[in-house]
Amino acid sequence: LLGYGLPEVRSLTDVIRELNSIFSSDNVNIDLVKYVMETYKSNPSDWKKFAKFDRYSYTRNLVDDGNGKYNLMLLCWGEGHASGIHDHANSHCFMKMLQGSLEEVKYAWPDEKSELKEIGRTRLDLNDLAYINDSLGLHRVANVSSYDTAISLHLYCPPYDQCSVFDRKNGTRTTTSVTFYSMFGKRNKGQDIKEENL
Ligand SMILES: O=C(O)CCSS
Ligand SMILES: [Fe+2]
Repeated sequence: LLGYGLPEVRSLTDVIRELNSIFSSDNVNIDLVKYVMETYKSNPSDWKKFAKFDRYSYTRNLVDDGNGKYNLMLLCWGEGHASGIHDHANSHCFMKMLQGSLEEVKYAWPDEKSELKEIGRTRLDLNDLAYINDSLGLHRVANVSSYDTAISLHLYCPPYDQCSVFDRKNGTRTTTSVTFYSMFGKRNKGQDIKEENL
């Protein structure tokens, strides 16, 4: 432990160890979660075994299921891949850049069936950390590069397997299931893992 009881975070293993300890107590210190996600500096040898890409859509690769308290996953974005406009099912969402860049566009919740209002646009570069939850609005995340891939580390707490996606033009909301392309570095080719991404 460093002074002031702040944990050392020098590898993805350290991140997982600290998250496990933070979430083992009853009231989770979300600022400490932010500190751990912010302090980790991307090291490809930590996470390359989880980095699996798909030609047609970004992939969600589970790294740690946090004993049911959170999901930690690696998202791999091919050139031009983007999520839909989505919410976060009343959970916290931390998104940290491990490689390349992503663009996050934030939207206000639609108050009735109308065109979504853009309220922010941020470019995220290596080691940048973004945070969102439903009280802050919706967002769409995109790898806008046409020649570089991108990889981001996502923490969702509590974990969820469904969220809402929104139509930008008319604000209509649809529930969608989010699935994993791989889990713990393994992709069971035989198993039919539905590739429903946002
Ligand atoms: O597929 C998801 O979980 C959304 C990625 S942007 S937080
Ligand atoms: Fe998101």
